[in-house]
Amino acid sequence: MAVGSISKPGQYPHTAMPLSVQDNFPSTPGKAKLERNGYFSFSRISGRWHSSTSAKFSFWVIVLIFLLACAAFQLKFSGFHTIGKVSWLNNPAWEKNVQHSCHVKRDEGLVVLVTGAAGFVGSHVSLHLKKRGDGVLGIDNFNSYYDPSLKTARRALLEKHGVFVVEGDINDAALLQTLFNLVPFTHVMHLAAQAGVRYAMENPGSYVHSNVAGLVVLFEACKNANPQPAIVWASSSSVYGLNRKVPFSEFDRTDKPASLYAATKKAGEVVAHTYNHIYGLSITGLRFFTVYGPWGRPDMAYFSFTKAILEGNTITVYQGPNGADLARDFTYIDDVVKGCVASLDTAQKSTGSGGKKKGIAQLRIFNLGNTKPVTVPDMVKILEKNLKTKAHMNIVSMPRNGDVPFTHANITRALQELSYNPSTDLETGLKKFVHWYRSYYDYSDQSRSTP
Ligand SMILES: O=C(O)[C@H]1O[C@H](OP(=O)(O)OP(=O)(O)OC[C@H]2O[C@@H](n3ccc(=O)[nH]c3=O)[C@H](O)[C@@H]2O)[C@H](O)[C@@H](O)[C@H]1O
Repeated sequence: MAVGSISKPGQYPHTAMPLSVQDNFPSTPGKAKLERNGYFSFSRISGRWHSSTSAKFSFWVIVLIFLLACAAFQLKFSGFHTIGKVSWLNNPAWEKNVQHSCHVKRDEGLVVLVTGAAGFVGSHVSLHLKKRGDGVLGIDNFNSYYDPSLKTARRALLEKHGVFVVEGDINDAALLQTLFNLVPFTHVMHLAAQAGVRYAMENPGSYVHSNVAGLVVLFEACKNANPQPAIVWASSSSVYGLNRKVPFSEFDRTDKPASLYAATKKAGEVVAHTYNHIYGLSITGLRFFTVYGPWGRPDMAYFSFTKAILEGNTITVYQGPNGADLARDFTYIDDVVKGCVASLDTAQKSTGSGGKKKGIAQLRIFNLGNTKPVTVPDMVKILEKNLKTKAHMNIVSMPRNGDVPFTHANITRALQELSYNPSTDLETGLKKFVHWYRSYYDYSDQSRSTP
């Protein structure tokens, strides 16, 4: 299935909310003068008014304008919203889709709102939950950080399996409230975020908008909901920043983020503490370590390298100080999904109701890594083997763009509490990714056609 070309990071700039609104009205209202002797002067108009046909016509024009003004007023103050092309206020068909998607088909099944459901991890988790009989509703804003056609393709897959994805933003408090009024969610799997470490230098506002402001709007909705859901959300390995102690443990300090992305994820962890402390929300944060696999993110290195190698283009490989190779604890999507689902299954209930805390609630943080870091050049070698093509490499010193030299997860805690035990090595995982890539972009082993 060919679905158009993959974007480079930043090719689809995110349109963040403007910080100020331009005033388009004349700066000196009331300056327009009534022309007494002109064609449209009052006397001319009043003269015409006496003609009965014109009078009737004018009367109905005025009535029409009045009715339109009333309708506009009503819409403005009744909170009417339009998402994409679908209006969700008082839309019975839309409400039916929402409720049908949340239908539980197993005993003790969960009812989960998945944010970022058309994203990489969100689509995999949603499918897994739906397949085992949980009620699942997705929400995604389908932004253009990377090729949105991949997101719509993921949505099509989800809808084929009975998961409805609402097109909307987590910053839309009215939409979230409508969803919580319609459905008593037991859990929220919060995966909507502005991802990418290096793009934060191009569009810092989008990180604050999604990862901080959006998180707060979501927590507010959860805190006000009755029942309050338990929340599991995606933090990041990047919070370890310039940590030199390996492997990275949840007990290590995380106060030296190297990128704005990392800083907003760390801010999210701190905000989570506050909502747990004040309102009794049960919250579990998951620090993902460079998650990869089929249906992945085109902005990530393994994905963009695959595209470049197949097209015969040069890839840029960063190197650390003194020529040291960079390394990542690449973690396969199926392992991460298991960690997410185990977090949902072991989450205790939130203790608050009506926006008031009734007791101490669970607050957890887990590393979801693979514990076997691989250098970037070794990752490229695995791709070359699977693609049967040699990569053209340009090796450059790591620019000051928020990158960290290596990541390595200690997963003892996740193993103990979630039985999280990743089982896919990079060799196996990339083989599955390349297989998916070839089939999705219509690249047979022989074919060299451009996706
Ligand atoms: O674990 C996380 O929390 C994060 O993981 C991911 O970030 P990273 O680990 O930086 O992954 P990724 O971009 O694939 O770069 C991989 C390696 O390739 C190197 N790299 C990258 C690009 C390039 O052109 N050249 C290069 O050498 C690069 O220097 C790096 O060493 C997610 O994107 C992020 O959203 C977040 O979830």
